[in-house]
Amino acid sequence: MTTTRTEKSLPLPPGSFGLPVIGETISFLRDRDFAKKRHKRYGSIFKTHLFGRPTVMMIGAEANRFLFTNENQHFSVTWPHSTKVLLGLGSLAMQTGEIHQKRRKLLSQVFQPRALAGYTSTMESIIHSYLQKWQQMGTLTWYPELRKYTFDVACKLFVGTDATADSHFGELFEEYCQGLFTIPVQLPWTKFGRALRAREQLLAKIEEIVRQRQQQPNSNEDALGLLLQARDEDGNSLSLEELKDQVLTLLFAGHETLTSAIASLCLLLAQHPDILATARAEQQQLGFKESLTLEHLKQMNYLELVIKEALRLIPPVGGGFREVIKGCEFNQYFIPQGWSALYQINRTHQDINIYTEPNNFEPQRFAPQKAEEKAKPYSYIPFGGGMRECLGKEFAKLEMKLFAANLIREYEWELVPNQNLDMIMVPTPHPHDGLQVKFRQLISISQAKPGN
Ligand code: HEM
Repeated sequence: MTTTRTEKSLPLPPGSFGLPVIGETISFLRDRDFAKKRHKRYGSIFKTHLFGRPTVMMIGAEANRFLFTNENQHFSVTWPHSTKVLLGLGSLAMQTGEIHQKRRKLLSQVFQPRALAGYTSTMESIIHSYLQKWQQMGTLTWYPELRKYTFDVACKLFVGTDATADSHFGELFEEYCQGLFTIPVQLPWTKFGRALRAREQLLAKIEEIVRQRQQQPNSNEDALGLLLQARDEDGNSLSLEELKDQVLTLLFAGHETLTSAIASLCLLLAQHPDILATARAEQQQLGFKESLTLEHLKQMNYLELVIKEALRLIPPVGGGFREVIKGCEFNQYFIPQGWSALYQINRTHQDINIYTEPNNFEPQRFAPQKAEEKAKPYSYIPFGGGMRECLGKEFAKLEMKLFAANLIREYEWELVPNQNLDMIMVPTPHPHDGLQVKFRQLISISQAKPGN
């Protein structure tokens, strides 16, 4: 496929490239309404200049469809330079073409239904220990605690280690995540410089874990066990360098986005007591106790809608970058080869042509009789779409549901007054003051327990 003369004669999308070199990168990183303002001004496709490249932002279900179905024809994955360097060339999120397909197939073993079923009891016991800890704390800043919880789960299930035994590991990850979307100035005091140093230390720790595991008998109990045994279609195992990048990606992707998703869910439930009450009534009606299975979780229909709506209203990932590998036409505009393209999850989920009153938290919009997201394909994309759709989607949904079911069944929480709940959007949305709550066991439950 080549770019035709007619395509080249089409106009470029409207918009501004901003300042020389840095373009509009600073506003993109700092202004949470960056896309909204330009969407209003220029429409659903516009040009800008981000992370050193001319970029076209494409908004809406139709644009998502165009981008996801033209993967590897017009578009190929790319990330800002800071993200590329910090993820590493061996990360699935960076790989393209045949190698991407092979590695995706290999890594997807970690997220097969049978593997997921095996994760639930470990997840649940970590959930219980945190719920009890927070009850004892009484008043807490929840976001950093939720981060510790999701990181514990990721470490246990992906590499078989106990994160609580090494708090430095978690701190390094925090430093690492802070540098992912930054201007890549490598100095000891810049976010990028510090993140790069954290990456080196994280890789050294991962190598230590891998070498220890290589001395032990094979195990299928966690992702690392599967990766160490895995052979691709040509019978090759992963090189140590690639293995380290892949494990780093799983640990990062497996907790950063989930922390944001769970924190948003807890915030929205605290702000909507009627919805929390309905979700709690469902739990009471189902009457399940400990050791929830995938079958139990499937029956929690209302909770499913609540989680789906939280991921629509505050999607942890705002969008995804692609490189235009072959110029093309979209909506009567020419998109030149060499530009970046950015699809928009946030703006798609706010589209008034798809969602009625999109700013409202309204789980029933996804009930089968309404199913607003079904009006057009690619209207609901918290996990992206097409051949690069999130690999951990089912794992993420499982962890969110298991956590929420245990939380709302036995505990209650209220927001501490006078805190700043404005969202910081980078690297993933989280409340400015870290979500301060008063946390306690539900009165009916504590009264039912002997000795209370
Ligand atoms: C609520 C939680 C999560 C959300 C919202 C989320 C969202 C996304 C999105 C939007 C993409 C596509 C990016 C693109 O189009 O370039 C993606 C890719 C990916 N996600 Fe997730 N994710 C979540 C949790 C997880 C978890 C738990 C894992 C597992 C460890 C994971 C692993 C990955 C990987 C490896 C990719 C790259 C896939 C590829 O390029 O083929 N994610 N995620």
